[in-house]
Amino acid sequence: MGLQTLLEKLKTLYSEIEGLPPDRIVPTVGLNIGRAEAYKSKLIFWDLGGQLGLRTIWEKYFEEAHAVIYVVDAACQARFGDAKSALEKVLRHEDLYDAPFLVFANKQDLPEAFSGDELANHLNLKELHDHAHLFQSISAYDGSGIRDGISWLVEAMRKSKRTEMLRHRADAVVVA
Ligand SMILES: Nc1nc2c(ncn2[C@@H]2O[C@H](COP(=O)(O)OP(=O)(O)OP(=O)(O)O)[C@@H](O)[C@H]2O)c(=O)[nH]1
Ligand SMILES: [Mg+2]
Repeated sequence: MGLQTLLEKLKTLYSEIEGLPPDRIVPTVGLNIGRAEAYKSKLIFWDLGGQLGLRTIWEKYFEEAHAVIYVVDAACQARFGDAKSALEKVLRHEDLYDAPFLVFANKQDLPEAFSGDELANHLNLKELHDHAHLFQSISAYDGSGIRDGISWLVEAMRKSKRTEMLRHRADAVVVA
C-alpha cells in the first residue's frame, strides 16, 4: 500500500517530471508506469496495484521484470498476514528466478509503523533467502529511505545474473 504515492515520489526524486501530490492520487485500476534515471540506470516501474482482483495479472509481468519492489503498509499490522502470503507466492514464482527483492516498509511518518527490520521479523519469509533482498524503511510522503533502497536495488540488479540473461534475450529479439 502506497505504491502510487511512492511512484510519484520516485518521479520527483529521479526525473525532471514533478510527481502528483498525495491528495491527487486515486486507487489504481490497471497499470501505472513510471520512468526515471538513477545512478546511470534507466528504470521503468510498473505499479501493478494491490487490490485482490488485480493480483492475478501480476504474473504476466514477472518474466520481463529485472527486480521486484514490494511495498507494505508497515503501519497496518492487521494486514501483515496478507502481505506475507502474497509475497510468498511472488517469491516462489519460477519466472522471478534470481530477481532481487526490495521490500519497502512504508508509512514511517506514522508513529505506529514497524521498521524494515521489524517487518522482516514479522513476515519471516524463508523464500527470501533464494533472492538478493533488502527490507528498507521508507515514507512515500516525505521521501525518507527511498534513495537508500533504490541505490541498493540498482547495485543488486547490476550484480544479478538475471539482468544479464534478460539483456541477452532482448538482444535476441532485436536480431530476430
Ligand atoms: N501516512 C502515509 N500515508 C501514505 C503513504 N503512502 C501512501 N499513503 C496513503 O495510503 C493510501 C494508499 O496510497 P496509494 O499510493 O494510492 O497506494 P496504492 O498501493 O497505489 O493503492 P491501490 O492503488 O489502491 O492499490 C493513500 O491514502 C495514501 O495517501 C506514506 O508514506 N505515509
Ligand atoms: Mg495505486
